[in-house]
Amino acid sequence: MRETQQDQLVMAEEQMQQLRSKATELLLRDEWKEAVQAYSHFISLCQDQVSKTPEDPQHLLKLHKSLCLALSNRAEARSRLRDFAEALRDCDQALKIESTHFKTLLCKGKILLNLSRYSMALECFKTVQLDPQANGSSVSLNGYLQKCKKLELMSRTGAFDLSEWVVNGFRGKPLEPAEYIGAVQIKKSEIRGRGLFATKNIDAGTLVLVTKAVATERGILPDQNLDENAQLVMWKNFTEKVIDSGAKCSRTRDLIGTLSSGEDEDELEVPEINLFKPESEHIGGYPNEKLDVNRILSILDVNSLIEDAISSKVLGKNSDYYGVGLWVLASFINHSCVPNARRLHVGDYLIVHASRDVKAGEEITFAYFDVLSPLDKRNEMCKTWGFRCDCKRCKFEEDLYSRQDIREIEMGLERGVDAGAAVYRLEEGMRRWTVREREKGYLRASFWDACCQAYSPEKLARGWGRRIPPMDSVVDSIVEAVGSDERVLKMMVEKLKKGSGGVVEMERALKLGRGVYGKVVKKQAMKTLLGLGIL
Ligand SMILES: C[S@@+](CC[C@H](N)C(=O)[O-])C[C@H]1O[C@@H](n2cnc3c(N)ncnc32)[C@H](O)[C@@H]1O
Repeated sequence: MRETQQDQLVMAEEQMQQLRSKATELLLRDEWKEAVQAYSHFISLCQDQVSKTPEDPQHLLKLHKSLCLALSNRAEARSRLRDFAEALRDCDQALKIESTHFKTLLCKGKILLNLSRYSMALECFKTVQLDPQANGSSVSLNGYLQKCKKLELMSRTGAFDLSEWVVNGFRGKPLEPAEYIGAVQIKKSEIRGRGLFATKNIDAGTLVLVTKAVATERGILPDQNLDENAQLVMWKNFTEKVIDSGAKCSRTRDLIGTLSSGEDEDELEVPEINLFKPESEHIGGYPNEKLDVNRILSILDVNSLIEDAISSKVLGKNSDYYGVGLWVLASFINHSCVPNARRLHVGDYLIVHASRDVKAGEEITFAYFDVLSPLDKRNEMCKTWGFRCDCKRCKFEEDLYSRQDIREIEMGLERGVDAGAAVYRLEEGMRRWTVREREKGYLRASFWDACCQAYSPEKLARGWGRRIPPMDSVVDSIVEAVGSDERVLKMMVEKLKKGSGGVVEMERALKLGRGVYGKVVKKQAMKTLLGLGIL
C-alpha cells in the first residue's frame, strides 16, 4: 500500500516530536555531546520538512519556530562543550529566523562574553533587555549587562583593580579581567625575530596587555624533578587542549599560526596588532594548511609559558604548584636579561605590566627565567629554552667575563668568601674598568646574592657599609637595569621596617611595588601588602 503525503507528514512529525523530547531531556541532563547529536538530527529533519512544505504558511511557521528553538538549544549545548565557533553559527542561523529570539540572544551574548568580544556581547544583552520576556529573568540579565559594561570599559582603558584579591593573600576568586592591549605594536626585533614594542612612553606599573590563554593545564607536582611522569601527563593534556581549541575555532588556529615554531624566526611575517583584538573576526593570510600537529607541538615548545605562581613566591604557599599555558599575544614578547616588563597570572589571564619606565619605541621584554643571576647560570637557563640570549647585558658581560678579576670574585664566592668583600672587590673593579653607570646595574644584578648579603644589617654593622656604595644607589641601579623584583623590594621594605627611612623611602618602596605588582594593586593595598600599613 502506498503511503499518502499526509501519512508521511504525520510520520515525520511523530519522529520529530520524539527526537525533540529526547534532545530536551539530554539537554536537561547536561549531556551536551548527546544533546548536540539529537538536535542535529532534529534540525536536519526539520529543514527537510521546510523544503517539502512551501505552500502551507501555518505549517511553515510552526516548523520555523521549532527550527529556531532547536538551533538555539544546540548552540547552548555546543557552548557548554566550548565549541564557540559552531555555537555562534547556530545562534546566527536561529536569529535569521527570528531576529529577536530571546533565548538565542542570551546564549549569543554569553558566548561573545566568553570570547572577550565585549561590545558585541553588550549589544546582544541590550537587545534582549527590550524583550518583554526579559522581565522574568531581569536579575541574571542585569548581571550580564553590568558585567559586560565593566569588562568593555576595562578592555578600552585597562582600568583594573586587583587590590582586594592581592590583599586577601591571592585567595578567593579574583576579579575577572578583560582582555586589553595597551600602547604596543609588533615589529622586527633586534634581539630575534619579531617583538612587542611600546608606541608611547609607559611608566612603571602601567598595563601593557591582558590576554586570555588558548589553553592551560595545572596541577600539583610534589617533587618536580622526581615527578617527570606527572609532568609528561600534564604536557600531553595541555597539547591536546591546544590542538582541540585550534580545531574548534579557525580564528584561534589562525592566531596560533602566526607564532614562531623556532625555524627561520628572522624571516617570519610581522602581524598587525589589531589581529589580536578579540573583536576582530578573521585574520586570514597565514599558511594554516601547514598548521599540523607537529607544527603546533613545535610552536608550543617555543611559546608555552610556565605560570609564575606569585602567591608561592610572595606568601611561600603552593610551592608545588605547576601550571603551563599558551597566551598568543604575549608569545611575541622576547626575553631579555634587562627586562622592562613583568607578568602576573590571574586565572586564565596573563597580565603584563611595565616593571620600569619604558620609552616610546623601546622593545617590551620580560624575563623567561631569573635574571638576578650570573652570566653562566643565565646561559644554562637559556639553553633549556633552546636559544642563546642576544640581549645587551649578555653581550656586555660576555666581553667582561673574559677578565680574570671577575672570575676570581666568582670563585671567591664559591669558596665562601665574605659577601661584603666580594661586593667591595666588584665595585673597585668596575671603577678600574670604567664601567658606565647603567652597566654597573647589570653586574650588580649578576652578583645579586652577594649584594643582598652585603647589605644585611650584620654585614653593614661589621663595617662594609662605609666601604661599599649606599644600598639605595645599588638598588636603583639594579632596578634601572632589570626592573623591579620582589627580592629587591623586600630588601627595601626591611630597611624601612627597621625605621631607617621616612616618607621619601616609603614612596620609593611603593614605586618598586608598582613595578613588581603593577598598578592593578592600588596604593593602600600595596601598603598593606608590603606590611607598611602601620607606618
Ligand atoms: C616566545 S618567542 C618570542 C617571539 C619571537 N621572537 C617571534 O618572532 O615570534 C621565543 C623565541 O624568541 C627568540 N628569543 C626570545 N628572546 C631571545 C633572546 N633574548 N635572545 C635570542 N633569542 C630570543 C628565541 O628564538 C625563542 O625561542
